[in-house]
Amino acid sequence: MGVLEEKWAGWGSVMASLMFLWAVVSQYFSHWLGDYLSPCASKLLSFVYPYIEITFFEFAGERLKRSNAYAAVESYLVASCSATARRLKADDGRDGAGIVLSMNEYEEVTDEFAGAKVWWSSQKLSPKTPSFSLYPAPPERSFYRLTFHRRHRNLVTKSYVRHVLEQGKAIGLRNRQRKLYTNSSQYDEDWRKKSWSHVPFEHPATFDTIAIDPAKKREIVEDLLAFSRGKEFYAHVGKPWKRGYLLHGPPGTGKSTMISAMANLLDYDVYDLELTAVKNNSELRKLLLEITSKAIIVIEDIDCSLDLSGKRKKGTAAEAEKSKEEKKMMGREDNPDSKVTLSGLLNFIDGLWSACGGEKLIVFTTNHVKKLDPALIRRGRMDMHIELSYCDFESFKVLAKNYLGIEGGHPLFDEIRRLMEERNITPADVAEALMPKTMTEVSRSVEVCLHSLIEALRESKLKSEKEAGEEEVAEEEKSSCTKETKEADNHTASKAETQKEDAALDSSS
Ligand SMILES: Nc1ncnc2c1ncn2[C@@H]1O[C@H](COP(=O)(O)OP(=O)(O)OP(=O)(O)O)[C@@H](O)[C@H]1O
Ligand SMILES: [Mg+2]
Repeated sequence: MGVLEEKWAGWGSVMASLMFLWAVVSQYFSHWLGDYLSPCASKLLSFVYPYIEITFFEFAGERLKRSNAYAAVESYLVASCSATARRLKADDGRDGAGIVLSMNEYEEVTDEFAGAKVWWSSQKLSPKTPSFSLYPAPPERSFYRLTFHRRHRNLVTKSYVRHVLEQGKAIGLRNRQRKLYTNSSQYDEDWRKKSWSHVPFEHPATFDTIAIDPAKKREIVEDLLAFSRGKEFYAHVGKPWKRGYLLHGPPGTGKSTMISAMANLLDYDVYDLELTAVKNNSELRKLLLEITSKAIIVIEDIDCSLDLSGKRKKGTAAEAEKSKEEKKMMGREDNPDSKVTLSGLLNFIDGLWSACGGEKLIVFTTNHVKKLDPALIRRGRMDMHIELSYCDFESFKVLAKNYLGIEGGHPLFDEIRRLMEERNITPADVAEALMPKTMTEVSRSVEVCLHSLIEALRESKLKSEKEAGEEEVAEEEKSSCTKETKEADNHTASKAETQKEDAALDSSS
């Protein structure tokens, strides 16, 4: 054996002895070590590593909501990283125009601010879990880490971080692809139930294309714009920055179209909430918390989603099956155990939690406003009640302009006006009649379309007939409701009676 090998063998045994000694010492004197050695160790560390780190977690602490600071940093880095980062993530740009590049996980970029150099890295923290567990592992925690030299401490903590948050927020708003969300029953890759799934919001309706009374349209647009500019006002009067709209009227009068026009006017996201798929009030609250600012929360056909006692409304079996299939395709099936109550919904609209997130509209639509509980739609909850009704001549002119390009008038307009005064036709039916049937002979197509509208008007019911029919339907629904309630009451009473008898039998035996 050479001298060198002998030396190495000697070192090896010395190292092994030292490690054994360290293990014994740290086991028996860990308190002493912690108290006296840690400060020395941190001094030594700061001497050899003079850098400071700030961490921005996506979900900080016990918070249920995504951190705004994390979102702002993410957007800020989108703008600053694409030139230097090597591994980038690509996402759809606003309105499908191009792509937006952002920093991938475990990537690092540098930034400079007032002569100071800083480093950003994107990382994930895996939670400690037992090697075998029946429960799904808790999700990883994403975060951004900002590192800088300690001599820039004041500059970074006082100015740079503020600059990043402000810039990031502005960039986020600029790049934001508006989204249409739906509450889903799907699971993410960590087997956590996803609250919302989304697609890009692409509905083209605007207040220019919507056909309603011009004065009413102006009033709605002014109200919406005043709301969106009203941050200080709401803070001043001590109200959460939110507003409720109830859109009611017969089918095909433009309620859903108006929601899209609202979203396009204010540049808001749309959260289409399917109440029947929500398990209970606390799930409803969780959904609310995940809604970001600048959002319209929509509950369509509110009368069909929930009745006063929170029971589901019954339709025909075929209707129920059809809607079940549709919801399944969209990944949001009805939950038969849903226990969302009216009080849960009222809390959702204007309870303490409703102020979270800020700047949001809540819109209910219904075909039967009279069926709704007055508490649900009282002013303050549903601040503005908008009735959308059958098409009148003024609204028709808007549709004629949109669909056929008729600006002034047309020889057939007088006939159409006369028929519209005595008959009810929905804007949806008018729109359908005015759809050009051939794109080649446009001038003939105008005649054809107007004649087809006249035909549709002649076939539609007279106003008086329609009103009588509606009253009849309402009466029928009311009596079937009473019957259902009575049957339910009888069923409950007989069940209670049986339980009583069973209990009496048990106690006697
Ligand atoms: N006021 C309107 N202005 C312009 N188009 C309209 C209007 N009302 C209805 N339409 C047209 O009719 C179609 C159906 O309208 P929409 O879905 O908005 O009706 P709705 O009131 O939501 O009906 P439902 O109560 O059945 O949900 C739309 O695609 C739109 O083209
Ligand atoms: Mg609708």
